[in-house]
Amino acid sequence: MLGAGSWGTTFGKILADGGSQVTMWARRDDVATQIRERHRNSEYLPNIALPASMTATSDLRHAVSGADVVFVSVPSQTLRPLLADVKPHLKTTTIVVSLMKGVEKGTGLRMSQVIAEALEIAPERIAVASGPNLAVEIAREQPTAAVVSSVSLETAQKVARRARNGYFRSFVNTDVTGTEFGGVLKNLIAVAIGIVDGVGYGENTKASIITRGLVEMTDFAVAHGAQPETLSGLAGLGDLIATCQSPLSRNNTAGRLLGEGYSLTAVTKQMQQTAEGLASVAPVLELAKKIGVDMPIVEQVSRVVAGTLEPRDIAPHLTTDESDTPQGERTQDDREDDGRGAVRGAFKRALDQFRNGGRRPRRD
Ligand SMILES: NC(=O)c1ccc[n+]([C@@H]2O[C@H](COP(=O)([O-])OP(=O)(O)OC[C@H]3O[C@@H](n4cnc5c(N)ncnc54)[C@H](O)[C@@H]3O)[C@@H](O)[C@H]2O)c1
Ligand SMILES: O=P(O)(O)OC[C@H](O)CO
Repeated sequence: MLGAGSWGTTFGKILADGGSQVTMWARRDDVATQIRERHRNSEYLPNIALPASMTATSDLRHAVSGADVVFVSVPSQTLRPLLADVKPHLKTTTIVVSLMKGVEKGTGLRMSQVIAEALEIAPERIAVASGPNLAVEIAREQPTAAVVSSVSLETAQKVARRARNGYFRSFVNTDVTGTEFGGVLKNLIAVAIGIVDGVGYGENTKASIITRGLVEMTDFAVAHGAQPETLSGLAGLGDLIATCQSPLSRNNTAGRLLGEGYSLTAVTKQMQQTAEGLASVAPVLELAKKIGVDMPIVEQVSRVVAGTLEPRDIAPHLTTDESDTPQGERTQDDREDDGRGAVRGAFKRALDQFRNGGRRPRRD
């Protein structure tokens, strides 16, 4: 396991509790020593006892060489330089699994794409794991599910079998794009939710943003080739719910501080851990522009982050500016109604029935 922060350590525990022999790699020798000798990582997971079978090192070569599967959980923007050091020590059969939820600044690449490019390995040797996975809850062994995805179903299954134990269940799919973008995009919506929370807006605002956020996530991911079902599964809606409603979420917390009026510099200084959403805003908007997808929520988050929009003015779900909409095209607001006509008809009939004292209304 490369990365001994909160998620890397927690996922290492999941694997060890599932019966795998896990070696953690930590950048800092004191963290590796504490995990190896005291079975603790008190900085990232206070009061959590780690499995005795789990070992740790700060020697990258020792961690990687001989490993059947290498999991990576470092901040997304640091992945590429780390992989350059990993490459010489990797076996030709090793599977590499990304646990990260960001895109690379500058290239806009997803983490699995960075892995393929930097390590020059085939996509069949790469998997990603994602889902509603707040590390601290899982470290306390609260029952949780996730998705492991690879273009090779066999690879996904191999990894999922290892990432399974009495409190953690991994499902599989082959939609790597949808699974990864689900994790990236929910962070941005969680920042938006944090902002409105910080301002003091209530549940209606948040529910509107979460719901419209899911539309925005799905449009973006599907335009990049993802399956829409993935976005309504654990890696999309599931993670969106967990991250938007939990004070444990760093993205949500970063948003809340912005909403309370702190500047981005002050927020980043206060955060001891990784809030990927802050780094993903710009590359996601660039990708959205390239592919022609509207992202009013991410757009407004980006303006609050840049300090050009007052947090109290954030209301991305009200955006109805159609001036950029080509004639004949519909805005997202129109699209919400798609297919709902039938539901409205049924709803009206049920209401009429209720008003008629249980008798079915006549359909003239
Ligand atoms: N924490 C969670 O609940 C959670 C859950 C699911 C996914 N994730 C994702 O996992 C990834 C890692 O997040 P985290 O929560 O473990 O972050 P973290 O901030 O807790 O830990 C990051 C780790 O990476 C190390 N690191 C920092 N810079 C590095 C560099 N230049 N080279 C090598 N290592 C470096 C740090 O020392 C630390 O051990 C993120 O993409 C995050 O979105 C986190
Ligand atoms: O703490 P966050 O905001 O990085 O969220 C953690 C996980 O991604 C939740 O699934």
